[in-house]
Amino acid sequence: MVREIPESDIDRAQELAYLVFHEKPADELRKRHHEFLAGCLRIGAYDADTLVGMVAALPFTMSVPGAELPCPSLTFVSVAPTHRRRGVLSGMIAELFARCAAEGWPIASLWASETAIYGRFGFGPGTYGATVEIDSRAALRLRIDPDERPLRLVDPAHAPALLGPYYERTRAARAGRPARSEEWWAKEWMAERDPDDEAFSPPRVVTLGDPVAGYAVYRTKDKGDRPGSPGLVRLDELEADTPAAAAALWRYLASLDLTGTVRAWGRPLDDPLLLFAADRDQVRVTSTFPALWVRLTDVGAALRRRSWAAGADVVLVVADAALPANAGTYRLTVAPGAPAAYERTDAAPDLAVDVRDLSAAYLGGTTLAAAVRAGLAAEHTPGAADALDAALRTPLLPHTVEEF
Ligand SMILES: CC(=O)SCCNC(=O)CCNC(=O)[C@H](O)C(C)(C)COP(=O)(O)OP(=O)(O)OC[C@H]1O[C@@H](n2cnc3c(N)ncnc32)[C@H](O)[C@@H]1OP(=O)(O)O
Repeated sequence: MVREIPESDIDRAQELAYLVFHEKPADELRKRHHEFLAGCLRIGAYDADTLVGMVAALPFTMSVPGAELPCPSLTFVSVAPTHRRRGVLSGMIAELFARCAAEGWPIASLWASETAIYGRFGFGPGTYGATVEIDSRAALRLRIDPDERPLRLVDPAHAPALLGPYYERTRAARAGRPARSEEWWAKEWMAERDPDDEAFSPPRVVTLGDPVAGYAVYRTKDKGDRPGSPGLVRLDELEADTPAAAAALWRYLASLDLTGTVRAWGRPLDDPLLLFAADRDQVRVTSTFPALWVRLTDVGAALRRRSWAAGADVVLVVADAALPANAGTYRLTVAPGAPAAYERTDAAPDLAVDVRDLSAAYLGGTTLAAAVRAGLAAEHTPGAADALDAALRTPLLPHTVEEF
C-alpha cells in the first residue's frame, strides 16, 4: 500500500535508505538526514506494517527559461531488496504524479543513481555536467587577462548572506537551478564536513571584488588520489560576472601552494574556461554526464509558463505512457514575450515526440532535432524540430550546481 510516511516513521525510512545505498553514517549525519527528510514530501510503500519503499521529494523552486516553477525533486529513492521488481517504485511514482496534479506542480526533477531507471517514467536529462581537471603544477595559461581586483577569503558562515543574492541572480541566467534557502546554504552547501570524503577540508569561499563580481567554493586535501602526488583542489562552484573575473578565480585555484590538480565536478558544458584556457592539455574535460533529470508532469502548464527565444507554430503528437493525461495531438504556438498557447487539435502533426525527450529539451539544453536524428522523435514536416529548438533555446546552457 502506498501512502505518506509520517514523521514517526522517518527513522525507519532512514534505515531503509541506508540498507539500499550500503551506508553506515555517523550519528551527526543521521541527525542531518532526519531533518532533511522531515522537510521533504515522503511517499512510502508498506507491506502490512513494514516500510519497503520510499520516494522523498524536496520542495524545490526550479529556474526554467524566463520563470521559476515549483518542482518536487526526488531523492532517497529506495526499495527493499526483498521487494524489488514488483512495481513498488512504479506505484510510488504514480502517487507522486497524482500529488503533482493535485498541487499544480508542472515539473519534477531528480539526479539518477543509474541512468536506466527513470526514462520509463518520462524523465529526460535536462542539464549536463562536465568534470574539468586542471594540471596546476605549472601556472595556468590563459588567453585573456584576469581581473586584478582583490580576492578575499570569506567565512563560510557569511556565505548565505553575501552570496545568496548573487546565486539567485545566476538562476535567471541558467535554468535548472533550485532556489537555495539559508538553511540549504548553511547545512548542505557549507557543511563543515564532506560526508562522502572526510579527508577534504571544510568549504573555502573566495570572492573577487567589492561588490562581489564572482566567487568560488572549494575544498582541498593535502594529497591527490595517487600516492606521492601533490594535493587536490576540488571546486564545487564558480560564478563570475565577466570572463576576466572567472579567469582571476581559476588562476587563484590553480595557484594554491602544495596542490597539483584542480578538479571541478559538474561544470556547465559551455564553461568559458574551456575557451579561454590557452592549453587544453592543461585544462581537460575528463567526463561529461547527465545531471538533472526533468519530467514535465503537466506538459501544457509547463510550456505555458516558460519563455521563448523565437516564434514557432508546431503541431505536436506527445506520447506519455506513464501520464496519459499529457498524451495527444496539440498545437503549440509560441513567441518571445508572450505565454505559449497549447491546445488540442485535429490538425496533421508536424512532430511526434515522447514526453521524456520533450522533458529533456524543456530547459533548452538538448534539442529535439537530435532526438529526431536518433530515431526517438518523428518529424512529419521537415524543419519542425529545428523551428521548435530555436524557440526553446537559451543563451546559456541550463546547469545544475549541486547534486541532491
Ligand atoms: C532520485 C534517486 O534517489 S536515485 C536512487 C535510486 N535508488 C537506488 O539506486 C537504490 C537501489 N535500488 C532500489 O532501491 C530499487 O531497485 C529501485 C528504486 C531502483 C527500483 O525499484 P523497484 O521497485 O524494483 O522498481 P519497479 O519494480 O517499479 O520497476 C519498474 C521498472 O523499472 C525497471 N527497473 C527498476 N530498477 C531498474 C534499474 N536499476 N535499472 C534498470 N531498470 C530498472 C524494472 O525492471 C521495471 O521494468 P518493467 O516495467 O519493464 O518490468
